[in-house]
This record gives sequence, structure tokens and C-alpha cells, in this order.
Amino acid sequence: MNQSKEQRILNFVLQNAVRGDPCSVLDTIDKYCSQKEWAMNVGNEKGLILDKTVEEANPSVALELGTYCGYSAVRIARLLKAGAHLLTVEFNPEFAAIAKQMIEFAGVQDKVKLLEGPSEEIIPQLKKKYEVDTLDFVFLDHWKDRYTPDTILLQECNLLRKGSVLLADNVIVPGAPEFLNYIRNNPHFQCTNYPSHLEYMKVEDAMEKAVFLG
Ligand SMILES: Cn1cnc(CNC(=O)c2cc(-c3ccc(F)cc3)cc(O)c2O)c1
Ligand SMILES: [Mg+2]
Repeated sequence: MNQSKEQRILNFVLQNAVRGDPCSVLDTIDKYCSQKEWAMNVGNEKGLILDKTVEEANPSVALELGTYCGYSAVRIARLLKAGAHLLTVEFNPEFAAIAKQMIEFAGVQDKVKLLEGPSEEIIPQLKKKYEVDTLDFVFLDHWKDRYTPDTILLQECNLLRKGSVLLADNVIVPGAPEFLNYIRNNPHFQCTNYPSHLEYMKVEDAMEKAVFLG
């Protein structure tokens, strides 16, 4: 059975990156996806915006919606302080299997918990099943039409606290117009837009940061 693109990306990392070195894993994925096959990793340009946002938030507990191959999970986890951790949610079992191996190869597995399933099922379980009190940082990079309902669900489940930082990828391409409208007109959030480009392309994209005001 021929391999998936995601399996080819993982194999390229296993053969070319340095085990236990997150930066080497990120650089190797970016090399493959810019030179050989495009893939929907956040990439290095938007990745730098993600880095700065994570460093500023300095989260103890972070949530990622949309793991894919684990690129942004590795990117976030490499910046977490001792004792901090990332919960990352992936609906697609094939992607989750690839991401698990990517996270372990990068050596950040002790900081990352990969949760397989639909975000709308997992978010209501975070407090009791995954012992989360509140989330310090949330990266939204899953189905774009889930950004708004899941942001509402996070609030309904009391998972946000004053100062919780949300960062959403792809608010231009593929786009999340309903989310932008919701979050920018919501008095409980302070929003900032970060213009950038679609990963590995000269196409305009942007990220939106939204700080929960309580
Ligand atoms: C299948 N699946 C599992 N997770 C998801 C959620 N992610 C996306 O859909 C996503 C899509 C694109 C993109 C795709 C085609 C295109 F022409 C331009 C952009 C870029 C991204 O950064 C994304 O995060 C989709
Ligand atoms: Mg994305």
C-alpha cells in the first residue's frame, strides 16, 4: 500500500533530523515541505509568531487543537518551562499516529499529551479526565469552522481565566471569517492581528491573537 504524504514527511525526519533535537526536527520538516511536498504545518514564518506568543504567555498548561504531524506541538513544547505541559488534540487517527512518533523523535514526549478524538468531545473532559484547572495558552489550528464553537465551548467549560491567550492560525487562508467576526466583536477578548504568509507559499495569511479579559 503506498505511503501517505504524512508518512513520507515522518520518514524524511527519521532519516535526516537529529533525534532529541526539536529545532532539527522543525528545520527538517520545513525543508521537506518547502522543497518536496507542501503540507499544512504552521511553518517557520508563522512559527516565529507562535514562538513569540508562547514565550510571552510562558504557559504552565497549553492546549493545541489540530496536531496534524506534530510540527507545532514540537514547536510549542520546546519552549515550555520545566513542569509545564501541552495537550494536543487530533481527530484523524493516521495523523495522530504520525504526530506521536514525531513528538517522541524530537524528545519532547514528556511535555506533550496527545489526545485523539473530536475537540468538541475532548474539551468538556479536560477538567475532570485530564486534570486541567484553566488553560494559559490555546493554539487553534484545526478545522476552521470549529474555531468559534470551540472557543465558546472553552468558555462554557470554564477553561479560560483572565489573561488566557488564544492564537488562531489561518484566519485569511483557508480563512476563519466567522471566528474573526465573533472574537473581534466580543468585549471579553482583546484581539491583535499578525499578518504573515501561508506556510511555504507567497500567499498572504495571518494569525489572530485573542487575550481573554475574564
Ligand atoms: C484534514 N485536516 C486536519 N486538520 C485540518 C485543519 N487545518 C487546515 O485545514 C489547514 C489548511 C491549510 C490550507 C489547505 C489548503 C490550501 F490550499 C491552503 C491552506 C493550511 C493550514 O495551515 C491549515 O491548518 C485539516
Ligand atoms: Mg494551520
